[in-house]
Amino acid sequence: MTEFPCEVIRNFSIIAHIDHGKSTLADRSVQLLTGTIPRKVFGANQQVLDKLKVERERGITVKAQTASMIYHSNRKKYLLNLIDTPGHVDFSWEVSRSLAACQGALLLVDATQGVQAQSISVFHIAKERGLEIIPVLNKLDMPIADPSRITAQLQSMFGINPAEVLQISAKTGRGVEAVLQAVVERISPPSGSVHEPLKALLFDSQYDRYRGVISLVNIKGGVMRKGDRIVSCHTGKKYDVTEVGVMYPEEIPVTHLQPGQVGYIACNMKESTEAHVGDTLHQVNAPVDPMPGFQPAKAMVYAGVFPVDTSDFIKLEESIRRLTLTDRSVTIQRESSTALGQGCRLGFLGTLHMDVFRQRLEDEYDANIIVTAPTVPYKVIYRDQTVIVSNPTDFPDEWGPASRVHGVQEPMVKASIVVPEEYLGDMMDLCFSRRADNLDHRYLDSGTSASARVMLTCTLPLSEIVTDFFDQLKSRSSGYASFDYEDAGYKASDLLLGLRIFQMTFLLNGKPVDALALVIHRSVEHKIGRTWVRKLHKVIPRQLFEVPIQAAIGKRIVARETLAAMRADVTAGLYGGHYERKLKHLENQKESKRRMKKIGNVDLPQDAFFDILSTRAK
Ligand SMILES: Nc1nc2c(ncn2[C@@H]2O[C@H](COP(=O)(O)OP(=O)(O)OP(=O)(O)O)[C@@H](O)[C@H]2O)c(=O)[nH]1
Repeated sequence: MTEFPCEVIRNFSIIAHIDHGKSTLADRSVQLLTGTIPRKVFGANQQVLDKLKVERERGITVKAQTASMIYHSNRKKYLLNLIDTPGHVDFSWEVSRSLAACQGALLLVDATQGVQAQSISVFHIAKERGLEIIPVLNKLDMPIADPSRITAQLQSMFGINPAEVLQISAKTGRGVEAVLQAVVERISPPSGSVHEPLKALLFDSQYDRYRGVISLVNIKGGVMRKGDRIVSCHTGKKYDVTEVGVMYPEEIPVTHLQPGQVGYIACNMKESTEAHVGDTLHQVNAPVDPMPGFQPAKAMVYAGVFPVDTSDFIKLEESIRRLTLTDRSVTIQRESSTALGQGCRLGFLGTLHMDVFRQRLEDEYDANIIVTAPTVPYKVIYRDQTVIVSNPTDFPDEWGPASRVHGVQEPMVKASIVVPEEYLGDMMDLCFSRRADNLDHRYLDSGTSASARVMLTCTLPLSEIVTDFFDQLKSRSSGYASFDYEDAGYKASDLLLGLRIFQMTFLLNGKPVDALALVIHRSVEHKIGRTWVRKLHKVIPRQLFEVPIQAAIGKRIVARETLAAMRADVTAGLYGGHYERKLKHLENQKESKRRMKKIGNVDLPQDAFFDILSTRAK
């Protein structure tokens, strides 16, 4: 397994828009052609590389996985290291990280859909890294596949030579052999020699309950052996390598890893923070220059995560730390709320990322949690300093000429939307309703056909896309639009007209509920205020007294509903003879009382928080 000189190693990745078939192609290559995994072990429809429960349930890849395969060609034995990457825009950080271990990439495009927003962004990431790109059209088994039109798109968008485009069906296996052959022929082998000092790139890590941190490494030079004593360039800490192995695609221990190889190591790293992604590892007494590493992931969306049972905080915090080891892009900070107790404020790359993290905490760590509404990081400029505010409760509630606040800047993104021409008008309306600027468009197909696709670009405030933008985009385009965005820095809110971004608080019986605070743009204050006040009115149980529910900006009340008083007699309406039912009702009431949160003097059941916060995220 380990006797592979560099020239027979190929490190490659599959990059594509979401759902274009990366995982299916990866599995097909692993299962059918190389015999790496006996088919009978896995169900016919189960994807081998999508290992997480959340991935199997949602049919998406959120975590890049690695698989090594042996491929025979021209009487030679090749070692192909395939790194499967996620397709959704929220996980593009995983994509660029995986590509650092590769020399080539398969650009997979669904031949029934053509080039989509994410195909464009991943193509550019791979191109910038100087990777050899092999264009592959997938889903050729479907009658609506249109390979000649999509090949023309690839040519006009990326300057790809049509003769180089491969056509396959990952589902049936047709053409997959030719893809592996192209990997061997077109992608160059990694460089590096066994005679150089050890230089290994740590590009991913995960946590194992028994062995501690397991790091995925790409050997750039030298040899990594079990028993080696290594040093981390980032921390200077020393470790003994207790195990080295390859992902085949399950872990298989080997005696050593050679230049070009991708594999895992265990070295008694106990803390998640020790495995620094992008770190360079070398032998003790044989220092090397550290590699440039990776751009740190930039959190775009923040939310508070609180345990339902406040006494579970320590356990929750530990679970979060463990999980961030397999998802290094999440940032963590402690936070406390009067309504929800002690919790953590986490930073995510997007709302899908946030949702997936929540589900993983629930699935893999059995956590029972409440997640507050997503917020983007604002820059608040005071006379003397600038502060990034990622929690609505920290947003200044003072404004006006005498205020210390000099200005507020909000994060912007450059958005690209690919859509059939007939939906262009709807997409423009949607973008304008979300404060779009610099709107532009271009045709992806040469000549205008009935199904011509258009790429629309514009700048949008990030806060406008973290709520229901994606749902709106899909529903207004009958599901045809695809969307991608990249960071476009900060932009000042309109100062001539006064500050336009505010903190909105919700008051129950005159008391603010900190966990429900929002930062909003002035143009939507009435709409949002009214919507959420109505929602709160619906979910808060009536109390023994009248409760005003208000949305406020500073001291100004923007919306109000009043919850009428009620005498809580849960047994009313149950007539004599129903003794058992009566008892059950009283017991239920006792149970739900136990789970009540007291906000001011208003009892709020946990479920009400769940209801409000889950609907708000949509
Ligand atoms: N008909 C047909 N369907 C395919 C083919 N390849 C993939 N699919 C289907 O397309 C859907 C998406 O495939 P995946 O392999 O999960 O796509 P992916 O690109 O890995 O998606 P993400 O991991 O979410 O980025 C699944 O329902 C597959 O069964 C193909 O060649 N033909």
